[in-house]
Amino acid sequence: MNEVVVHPDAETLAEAAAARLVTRIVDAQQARGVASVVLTGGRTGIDVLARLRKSPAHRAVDWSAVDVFWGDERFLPDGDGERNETQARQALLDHVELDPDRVHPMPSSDGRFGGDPDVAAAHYAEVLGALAGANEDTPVPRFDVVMLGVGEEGHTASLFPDTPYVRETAHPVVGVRQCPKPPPERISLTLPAVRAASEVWLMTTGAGKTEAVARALSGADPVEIPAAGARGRDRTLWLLDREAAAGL
Ligand SMILES: O=C1O[C@H](COP(=O)(O)O)[C@@H](O)[C@H](O)[C@H]1O
Repeated sequence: MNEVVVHPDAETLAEAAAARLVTRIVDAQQARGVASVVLTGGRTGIDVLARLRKSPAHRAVDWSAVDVFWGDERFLPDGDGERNETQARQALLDHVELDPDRVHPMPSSDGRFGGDPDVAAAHYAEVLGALAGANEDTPVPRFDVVMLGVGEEGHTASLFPDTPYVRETAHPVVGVRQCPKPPPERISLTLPAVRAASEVWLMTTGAGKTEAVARALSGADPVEIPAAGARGRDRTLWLLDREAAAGL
């Protein structure tokens, strides 16, 4: 079942989501000693990280015991300012005491896999598979939380409507080509990999997202509105501002 929380505006949403993330991580660490978090790119996702950095509450987290993954990546050279990894590092990751061995960025286009996003995606699938543990359904870890954005046309991660990638069920990670939103090559978790998570949080703001949110929450086919197919095993939480929620 989808849970929906509507905040007055984008700033309040980002502050509240940052606080929620601290609680989720601390609770997971209390229960298991470690927490696993999947980050998203996009305005809201990066703003959440930036606000978390500024909040004294981030000191409640043992950052050395957080596994960090990404839900999608723009397949660009290492350090490119458009990479979700670069933005997340600037916003938060470079400012907390993470264990570098627990930070798992998706490969860059100038890395050891060359410029082929399929090869890079297969490598990321191997990384996830090696950490999957006893997760039997899907060869990825049972993430404590997957954070996702939602695009105007309903995309989530880098799964765009009516593409082979949103239909993918055999692989947890795909190389995306001819993406309608630049850059054209990306890497993305697939919907089955997202659904292995305990909690999935879809975070979006603004009037441009109203229609996609309304369609996703009224049971659209995920092939048409990929965000409709993102669900957590234990919880699916939509964090919206008033504008994005206006069509509900
Ligand atoms: O390109 C991307 O866009 C989506 C949505 O971003 P937003 O700025 O409209 O919130 C994001 O979820 C994804 O991670 C990113 O690669």
